[in-house]
Amino acid sequence: MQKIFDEVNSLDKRCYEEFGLSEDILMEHAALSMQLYIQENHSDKKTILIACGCGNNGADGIALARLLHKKFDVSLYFYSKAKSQMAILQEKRAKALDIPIIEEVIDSDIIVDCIFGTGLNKALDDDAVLLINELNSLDAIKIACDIPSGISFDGQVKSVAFDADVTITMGALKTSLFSDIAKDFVGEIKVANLGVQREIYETSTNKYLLEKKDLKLPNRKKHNSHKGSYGHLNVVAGCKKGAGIIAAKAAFGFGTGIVSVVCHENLDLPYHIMQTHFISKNCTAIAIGMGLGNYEIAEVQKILANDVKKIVDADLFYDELLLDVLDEDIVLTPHPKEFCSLLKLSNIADISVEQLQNNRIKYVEEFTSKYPKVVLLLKGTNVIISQGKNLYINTFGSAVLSKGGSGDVLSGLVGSLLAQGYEPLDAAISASLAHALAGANYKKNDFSLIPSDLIEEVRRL
Ligand SMILES: NC(=O)C1=CN([C@@H]2O[C@H](COP(=O)(O)OP(=O)(O)OC[C@H]3O[C@@H](n4cnc5c(N)ncnc54)[C@H](OP(=O)(O)O)[C@@H]3O)[C@@H](O)[C@H]2O)[C@@H](O)CC1
Ligand SMILES: [K+]
Repeated sequence: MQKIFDEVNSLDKRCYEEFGLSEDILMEHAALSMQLYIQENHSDKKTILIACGCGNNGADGIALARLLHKKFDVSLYFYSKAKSQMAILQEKRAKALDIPIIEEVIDSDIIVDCIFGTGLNKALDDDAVLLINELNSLDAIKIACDIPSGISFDGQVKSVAFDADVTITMGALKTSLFSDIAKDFVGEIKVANLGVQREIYETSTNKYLLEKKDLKLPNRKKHNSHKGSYGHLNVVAGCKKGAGIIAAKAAFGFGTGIVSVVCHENLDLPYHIMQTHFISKNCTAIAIGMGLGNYEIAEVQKILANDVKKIVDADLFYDELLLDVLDEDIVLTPHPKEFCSLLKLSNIADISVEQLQNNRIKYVEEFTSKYPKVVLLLKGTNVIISQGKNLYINTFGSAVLSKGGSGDVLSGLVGSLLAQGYEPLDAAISASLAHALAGANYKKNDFSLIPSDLIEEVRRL
């Protein structure tokens, strides 16, 4: 996993104060990283337009223009007059080299957005909106310097943002790049080295970006084993039985030795999935909530009182019953609307889905600081997983997964790993990665995935 930071000003300051690196040195490295990226990936292109603002993001762009000048046909466009000391200095250097400055945006092979970086501190005015829309409308390779202009420090996009193919972010990953809203603007994210290796530049953090290598698939290294060695998951099926059956199938395909669906009515299940009317004595984990509907309260209470690991999903997020188990290390997997209900039930906040989506991390942190044992997995295009103070982001998901039944597969995967003995946080992380990567591996197209396809892809990981 890679570290993510809410802000990097303090990290830049540490470079000046502890390592004797000036702002000028850091900025040269920022510009050099963008130069190398462009030369290594787009040496066949000719024209580059660099749009600059008045602060140090703009200064990065002017420095980049100097580095690329003559190798490419570079033009500088100033959205506003240089204001920061570094922008004024970089402009002087650029002018000494006669780098072309243009008054109107022109078609170019590559556009580099250096209008606003981490200093965006107010709403975009009409001119900025016009400019960003104009840049977005051009058919060019689009590179954002540090962060696409228009995305604020907390990851919100109020009106518009630069629509980047790649964002070259300076020094370290920033939280703002990983909001759900930002996902459609940031493109591929690369980190520029600012003069020292990242491991030196970075300090400690509580936020991490998950990588493929963080997926820990179940394994069967011991041959002297039997089905009981790989756990017994009970999936509680309520009135919408399909949800529980999908979860059960996913769990079985992900390695659980025995999977039983708990249901009072007789179900038509695949032969390898068992049915039980009550929680099995030897079950090692319970999945409950998906499709639960109006289950009898006393029975749900009894199920939740079982001393085994649990994953809770869907309908239970609307029920106060859940409050009784929030002092346990259970896994909760709400989608945004369900999480709003949970926030309300737990007296943390009474907010709309939109308010949540604009502040996903804030509300996750409020919830997990009130209930530090719970592992919360907040669904979204960038899934957030958190326990206590630590927070992990899974960015591998895509719109392929935006389908009924995908969430039931996820619950089954979490339940499967819990039943096989994973700790709740590890189960949530690996299940979420398996789910998203399986979705990404589905190559037919981006609209036709059904739960059984997803389970098939999980089985191929
Ligand atoms: N520090 C370092 O060592 C390094 C820094 N680096 C680079 O610096 C960038 C941060 O630079 P920055 O702090 O100067 O902020 P930046 O984003 O350029 O803009 C601030 C200016 O914009 C203005 N403004 C804000 N919002 C506005 C709006 N809506 N509409 C209009 N104007 C608006 C704001 O106005 P003011 O607050 O002055 O009124 C201010 O003048 C960072 O992203 C990275 O690229 C790298 O080189 C690595 C080394
Ligand atoms: K930018």
